Amino acid sequence: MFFTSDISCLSTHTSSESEGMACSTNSEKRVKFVVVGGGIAGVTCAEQLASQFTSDSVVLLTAAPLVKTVTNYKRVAKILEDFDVEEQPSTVLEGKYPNLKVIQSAVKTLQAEEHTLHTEDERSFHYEKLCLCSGAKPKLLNRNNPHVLGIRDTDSAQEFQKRLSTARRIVVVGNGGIALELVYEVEGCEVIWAVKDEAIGNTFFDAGAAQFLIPSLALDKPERAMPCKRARYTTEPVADGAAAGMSEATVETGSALGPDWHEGISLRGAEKGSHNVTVEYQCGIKQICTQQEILQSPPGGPQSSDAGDVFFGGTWPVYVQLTNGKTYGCDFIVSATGVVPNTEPFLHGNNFELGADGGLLVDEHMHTTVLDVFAAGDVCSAGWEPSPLWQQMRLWTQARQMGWYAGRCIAAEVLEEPIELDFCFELFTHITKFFNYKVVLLGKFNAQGLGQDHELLLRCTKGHEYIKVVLSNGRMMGAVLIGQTELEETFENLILNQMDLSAYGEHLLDPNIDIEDYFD
Ligand SMILES: Cc1cc2nc3c(=O)[nH]c(=O)nc-3n(C[C@H](O)[C@H](O)[C@H](O)COP(=O)(O)OP(=O)(O)OC[C@H]3O[C@@H](n4cnc5c(N)ncnc54)[C@H](O)[C@@H]3O)c2cc1C
Ligand SMILES: NC(=O)C1=CN([C@@H]2O[C@H](COP(=O)(O)OP(=O)(O)OC[C@H]3O[C@@H](n4cnc5c(N)ncnc54)[C@H](OP(=O)(O)O)[C@@H]3O)[C@@H](O)[C@H]2O)C=CC1
Repeated sequence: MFFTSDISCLSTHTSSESEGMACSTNSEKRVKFVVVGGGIAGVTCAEQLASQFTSDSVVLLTAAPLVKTVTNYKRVAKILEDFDVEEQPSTVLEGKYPNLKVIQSAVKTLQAEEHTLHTEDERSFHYEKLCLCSGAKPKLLNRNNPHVLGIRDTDSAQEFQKRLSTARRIVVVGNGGIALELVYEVEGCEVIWAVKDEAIGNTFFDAGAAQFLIPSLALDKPERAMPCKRARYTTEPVADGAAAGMSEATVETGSALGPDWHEGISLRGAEKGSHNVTVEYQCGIKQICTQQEILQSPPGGPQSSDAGDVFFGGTWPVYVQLTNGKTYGCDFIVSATGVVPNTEPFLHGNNFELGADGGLLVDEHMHTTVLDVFAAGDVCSAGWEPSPLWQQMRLWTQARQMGWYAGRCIAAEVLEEPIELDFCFELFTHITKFFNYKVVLLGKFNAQGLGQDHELLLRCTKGHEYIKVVLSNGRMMGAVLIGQTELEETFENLILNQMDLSAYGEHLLDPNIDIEDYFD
């Protein structure tokens, strides 16, 4: 149970907390396990520890007022999984695990050599084992410009919604998950979508899949067949100033949004109508400027695609000069340009090694390079030799899998038991929805790292399904399944068992062959 023998509470916060506890120093609580972060990785790790060590205390420290929990978990195939994520008050979690205590306070400093953490509200914790699950934050184009927004948590989503409601035109920059979701979900507002690449959705798709999806942007968004049964994320108004998008002044403390985050909120601009998206390919942002700066541009400067607005009276709060020479005035800019691991404030004074992407480097046991400190989810960089069919991507699924596995690794270390890298890291799997299509990604779905040493098989029925299989030496290495293909389980098996499929050639995707019966 929490606050019993193994947690020595010497905090001066409440007398009830202090009762019957031995002290280590005057203001320090001794806890067996501390997990930092109330996102999906931290919560899963804390649950794993709390259920495995029922007579030891687990403290979950989080900067956000609500915690994220996995609900409706479904195993779709051996590894492929699907689940919902809900924000819940910490009491729900504490109700499930009596030895788990959630404390809402951001960690201010970590003194790893002393095994001590200090929080913003002046509490101190001495841990035996620590797991850092502090997530990531948006890598914004410009953190100081109030016209540039990022979307990460419920506060920033709410700010986006508020600004959108009066907007006539926005510019979305980036070509990954958030941009794909936004350009499809936003209605009643012109969207200029600036992508660096030749095709949309480069973090998830190749040009073929992009070609399949892009017509959806020219159609009206279908009415949702069934309204969302319940809001999964809070949309309560927040205090003024607390939701300032993701500019520098913003308190970046919330957990990341996730599947269907936009279902509970209206993403409608000031105009009538549905989609109105213009994609500007192969360009980035040259400059973000005011109207005055635009007017002062030297002759022969940036060409304007909407010169009427820019140069003849129309005014916009902000102007975006693209590297393709066009300039757009808009209400605001969404920077959907990826994330950086949230390693602050843990790095200061500690010897964490970082991965190439700036995450806390972890080995195959989710151990960082610092004694007794583990990490999981968006904050970490997988430092082990990955399976040829797996790669790290900062997604819900991996946050859950890593949090769960980190909990098991911590337990194994405490119990001095051996543990092998979990099977879920054998194969990359992701199930999601883009442009109202179910999307399943398996293995090396974009032939990542395969160089020229691969061939592709494709099957596409416009408006219905897009199937791409990546083969190398006759073995299936990856697949993209868009639409209700029902092939995920069979393909997952074929990728995992690495069966030689050379003999089947293109028949592998022959719509007249029931491939499921064939291989099951
Ligand atoms: C808009 C959006 C849509 C997304 N959609 C999908 C999707 O459809 N599918 C998918 O798979 N993935 C999606 N993702 C990605 C997914 O949400 C993340 O990969 C995942 O949530 C990461 O979980 P995490 O627990 O590692 O981090 P987070 O959820 O970011 O949680 C980090 C936690 O750490 C806490 N914290 C941070 N610093 C401190 C500190 N100093 N002290 C104490 N606590 C701290 C925060 O309060 C938070 O509770 C989406 C992300 C965004 C932003
Ligand atoms: N349904 C899902 O699975 C969803 C998942 N997510 C996850 O949430 C996280 C945040 O999403 P998101 O921000 O979209 O991140 P992503 O990593 O998915 O995409 C970032 C995109 O921005 C591009 N980019 C980076 N820097 C610049 C720049 N300076 N100018 C122009 N383009 C740039 C990247 O290009 P390049 O790759 O060439 O650097 C990439 O196309 C990600 O981990 C993502 O996977 C988010 C929404 C939905």
